[in-house]
Amino acid sequence: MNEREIVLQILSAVLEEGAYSHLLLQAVLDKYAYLDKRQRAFISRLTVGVIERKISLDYILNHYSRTPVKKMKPMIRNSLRMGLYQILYMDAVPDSAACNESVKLIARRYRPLKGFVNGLLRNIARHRQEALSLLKDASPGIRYSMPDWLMKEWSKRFGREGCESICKSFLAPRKTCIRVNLARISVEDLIEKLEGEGVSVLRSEDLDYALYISGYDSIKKLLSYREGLFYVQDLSSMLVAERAPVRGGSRVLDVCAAPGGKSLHIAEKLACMDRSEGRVLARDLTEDKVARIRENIARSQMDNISAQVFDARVDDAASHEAYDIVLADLPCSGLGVIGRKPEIRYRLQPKDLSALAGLQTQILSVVKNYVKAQGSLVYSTCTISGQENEENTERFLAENPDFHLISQEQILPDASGRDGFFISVFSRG
Ligand SMILES: C[S@@+](CC[C@H](N)C(=O)[O-])C[C@H]1O[C@@H](n2cnc3c(N)ncnc32)[C@H](O)[C@@H]1O
Repeated sequence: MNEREIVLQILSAVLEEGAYSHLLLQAVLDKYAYLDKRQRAFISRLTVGVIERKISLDYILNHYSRTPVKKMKPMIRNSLRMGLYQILYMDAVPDSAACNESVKLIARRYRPLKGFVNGLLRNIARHRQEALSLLKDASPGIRYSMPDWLMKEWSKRFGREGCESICKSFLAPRKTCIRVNLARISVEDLIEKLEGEGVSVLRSEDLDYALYISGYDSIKKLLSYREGLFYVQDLSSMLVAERAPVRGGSRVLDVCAAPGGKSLHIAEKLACMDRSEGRVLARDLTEDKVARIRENIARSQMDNISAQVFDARVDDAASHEAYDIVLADLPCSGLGVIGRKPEIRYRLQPKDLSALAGLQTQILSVVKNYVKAQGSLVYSTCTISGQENEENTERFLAENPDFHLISQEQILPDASGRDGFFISVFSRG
């Protein structure tokens, strides 16, 4: 398979069958490990680019085609989207190559449609500037490839400018952010090791143990990764463990922990403290999810953390008032991480936000019981919806007078490529 055939397969699975692009891309790049760095970068860029610009691309295609995109066969529309993305956004690909390769993609199955695909793409390539102006004059939802209901929701909540800057941030290039495992290595030593492995490293200005890395082929091939000396984690997500009042000896329960980023972060913090008897119990719903936590624990070589299958909706009487910190990093709509999971914007419907807010309320009402007197409950999501964040926080406080709010912050996705996150910290008693 060549690179474009791989992209077409991923796009069909994501845009037509509901698969997740980040998981599929990772699986494909692992499977075709022989591809070189340039080919891997091309596959990632074209896949993510088409998904994140789908509404904009369809708008242009609909303008120039007599057959609406919706009525096209999935393979035809996805090949056209790929060709158009290369014409509009990938300067290094000549227009003729973008057109020819899209035609080749469909030739075996839809020979009679070769002329249609070729003619449409070549026509748009000839009118590239006109097509870009059409987009410039289109509504913000079309320009930023964002469904109208989300644009309305965000304009109401963050104002028109706030909404546009959120949309822009999702299209900004993303850097890989890692958290140094301070229980195992110092920041300086890890930088030296990574640079020795040919990786470029930039220090974050916000957190001294957060680094941005680039120039590597595959993270999993790096020795420092395999040795568990760092964990790939967004800067906003690192703030959850920063806000949790972790002290030497703390007993911590993470009720929705897979794949284990925040649990491990807290375990590493505990290990760096004077008293070493602090422990983390990381739970999640299924065996598969817990297996992922265990893999990460094993790689990190931390021995103050264990993992267990447990449904957070079910009351666990043995855990009542047993923990200094309960972390509830709950399933959410994920609107803050659209920059990394671009298809989220097309999957969600307004009713999903209320359903998720209901699930979060339900889980909080169970897991609050595990907090000791004077202990803390940390509630976090990777979303920017008011229902799931501030409204849930308010409801929790109204229903649980024995808890009070220590802090609450809505972190918005920004131009540096940071995810959107929400964190509120409650104290009991
Ligand atoms: C936002 S993710 C957690 C991310 C994790 N805290 C980290 O930092 O790596 C939410 C997790 O909740 C889990 N989950 C969903 N419903 C659950 C339930 N009823 N009980 C326990 N875990 C659940 C999902 O499997 C998912 O892994």
